[in-house]
Amino acid sequence: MSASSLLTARQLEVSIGQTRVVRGLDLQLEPGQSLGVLGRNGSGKTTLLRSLAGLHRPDRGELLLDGHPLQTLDRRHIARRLGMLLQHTNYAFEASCEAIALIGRHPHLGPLATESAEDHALARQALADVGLAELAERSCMDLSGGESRRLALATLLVQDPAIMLLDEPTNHLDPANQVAVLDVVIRRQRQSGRAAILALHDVNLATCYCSHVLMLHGDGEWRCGPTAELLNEAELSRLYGCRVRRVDDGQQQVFAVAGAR
Ligand SMILES: Nc1ncnc2c1ncn2[C@@H]1O[C@H](COP(=O)(O)OP(=O)(O)OP(=O)(O)O)[C@@H](O)[C@H]1O
Repeated sequence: MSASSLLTARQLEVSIGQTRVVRGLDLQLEPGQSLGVLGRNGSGKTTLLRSLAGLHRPDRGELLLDGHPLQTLDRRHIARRLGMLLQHTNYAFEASCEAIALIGRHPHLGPLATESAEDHALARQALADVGLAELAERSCMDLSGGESRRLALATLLVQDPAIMLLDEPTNHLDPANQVAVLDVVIRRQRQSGRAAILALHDVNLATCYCSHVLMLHGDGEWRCGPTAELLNEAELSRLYGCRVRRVDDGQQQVFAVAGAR
């Protein structure tokens, strides 16, 4: 294990129901890395992210956060180091968008402390970063799907963990907002000592934004490595079970679905 690793998995085995998610996963997440998790529907991307967050117990193996076994750390400490954007955003009660974003400060506040003016400023900044500055006073119940998604991301930005786990962060977003949101995530991840893991269905976004990728084959098999080495027609066609072609116009290469194998 390198001394700087933020998150380390050693010989990790994760399963859920009938699905073997990973067998013998060895992973080191280093500062500056953005790791894209790719795989078919049901291959276990969400379950793996939940395991890395300490929310789903692995069958075997070790998980270390900053070199310490994850299960020995208390949740408040974990929440200051690691935060997760869930796949679905549902708000169950009325609160302003600013109040929801402020929830991200909770792991950083003492038990009886209330949010300071500085905390409110952080929440307003995060809302601005995701393009929701105008909606700070709006109820979270009155947002569109894409706005709800961006509010959840703002809350994570306010939490400001060293490791961001993002489960399909571009769900519900139009193409311009997909790029805007990933720009915000990657800008934050590139700040010193930070890293991100993103479950994605869009291979081309992974090509643009991820330094590394982890492919889950849905039967415990996995492949992990630098994006430029691992993302190719053969690997992607096998991963998704359909023919994927690489198209290069001289400026950019994109992967396109070419139909059945
Ligand atoms: N609590 C549970 N009990 C049993 N099986 C479950 C449970 N939760 C999820 N599963 C199953 O485990 C498998 C992996 O689910 P998971 O949500 O991790 O996959 P995913 O790769 O994130 O899928 P998607 O791309 O569709 O979001 C799926 O087949 C799912 O139906």
